Amino acid sequence: MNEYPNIAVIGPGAMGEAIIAGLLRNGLKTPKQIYASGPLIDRGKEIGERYGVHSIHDNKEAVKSAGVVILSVKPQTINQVLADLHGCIPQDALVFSIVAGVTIEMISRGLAHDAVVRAMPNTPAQIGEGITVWTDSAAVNDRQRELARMVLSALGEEVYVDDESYLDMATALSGSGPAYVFLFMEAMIDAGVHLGFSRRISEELVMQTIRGSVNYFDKKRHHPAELRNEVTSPAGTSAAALYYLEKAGFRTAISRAVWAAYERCVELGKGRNSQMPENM
Ligand SMILES: NC(=O)C1=CN([C@@H]2O[C@H](COP(=O)(O)OP(=O)(O)OC[C@H]3O[C@@H](n4cnc5c(N)ncnc54)[C@H](OP(=O)(O)O)[C@@H]3O)[C@@H](O)[C@H]2O)C=CC1
Ligand SMILES: O=C(O)[C@@H]1CCC=N1
Repeated sequence: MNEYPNIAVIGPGAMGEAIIAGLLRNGLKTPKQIYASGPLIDRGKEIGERYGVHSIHDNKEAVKSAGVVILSVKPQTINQVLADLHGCIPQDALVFSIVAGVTIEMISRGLAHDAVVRAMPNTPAQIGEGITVWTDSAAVNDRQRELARMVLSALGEEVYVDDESYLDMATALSGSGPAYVFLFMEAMIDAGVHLGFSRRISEELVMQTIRGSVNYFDKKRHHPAELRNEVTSPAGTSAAALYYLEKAGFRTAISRAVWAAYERCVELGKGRNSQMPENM
C-alpha cells in the first residue's frame, strides 16, 4: 500500500508510543497523519515534540478523519472511551485494539462499529522486535486487513489466529512474557552479585548468556531439553543447580504464573478491576 490513512492513537502511553514510533520507523513519512489523544497535557506535549504528531485531548476529534483507530488505553478505562466514541468512528475506518481481555464483541458493540482487529503485542515492539497475536471480525475487508498488517509490521513479528480465545492465552504467554524474562534476568544478575561479581560484569554475563542461548536455540532448533542436557555434565555444576530449581517447583511456578495471567486477562475482560483470585 502506498498511502497511509490518518491514524488515531487513543491512549498514547507505553504501547501507544511504541506503535507511533514503529509506524514512523516503518515508512509513515508524515507524522501529522497521526493524532494521539490522551488526558495528560504534559504527556501529549512530550509525544508531540518527540514524534511531530498531532497531540490532542479530545478522542472524538482524534478519530474524525481516521482510517485506523488504535485503542491503547488500559482495560480499566476502555468502557469510558467506548462510550465517548460511540457512533463516532468513520464508516470505512478500522478499529485496532490492543486492550487486554476486551473482546471484539465488546468493542464493536461499545463503538457501534463492526470492523475491529484485536491484537496482543508485547513491549519489544518498541524496538520492532515484538510478537503480536491477532484476529479480526468478519466485517474486516481486504483493505482494512492490509492496514492492520501495516500497523503489525511496525511492531515486529505477527501470528494470525482465527479463534479469538487465543488472544487471552497470548496475553498470558507473550504479552506479559517480557515481565517474566526480566524477572529471571534480574534474579540471575542478583545471584551473580551475591557471588561477588560487580553488577556491571554480572549484567554483561547474564545478558550475553540469555542472548547466546536464544540464538543457539534458534539456530539448532533442537528441543530445549536436549540443549539443557548438553550443558549438564554428570555430577557437575548444572546438575546441582537444576536439582535445586526442580525441587523449588520452578516449572510449576512458571506454569501456574502463566495461568494466573490468563485468568486475570479473562477477569479484565469482564470489567473486574482488581481482585485477588480465591485460590492464590
Ligand atoms: N504494557 C504492555 O506490555 C502491554 C500492554 N497492552 C495493553 O495496552 C494497553 C495500554 O497499556 P500501556 O501502554 O502499558 O498503558 P499506559 O498506562 O502506559 O497507557 C495508557 C494510556 O491511555 C491514556 N488514557 C487514560 N484515559 C484515557 C482516555 N479516556 N482517553 C484516551 N487516553 C486515555 C493514559 O493517559 P494517563 O497516563 O494520563 O492516564 C495513557 O497514556 C492496555 O490495555 C494493555 O492491556 C498490550 C500488550 C502489552
Ligand atoms: O500487564 C498487563 O495487563 C499488560 C497486558 C500484557 C502485558 N501487559
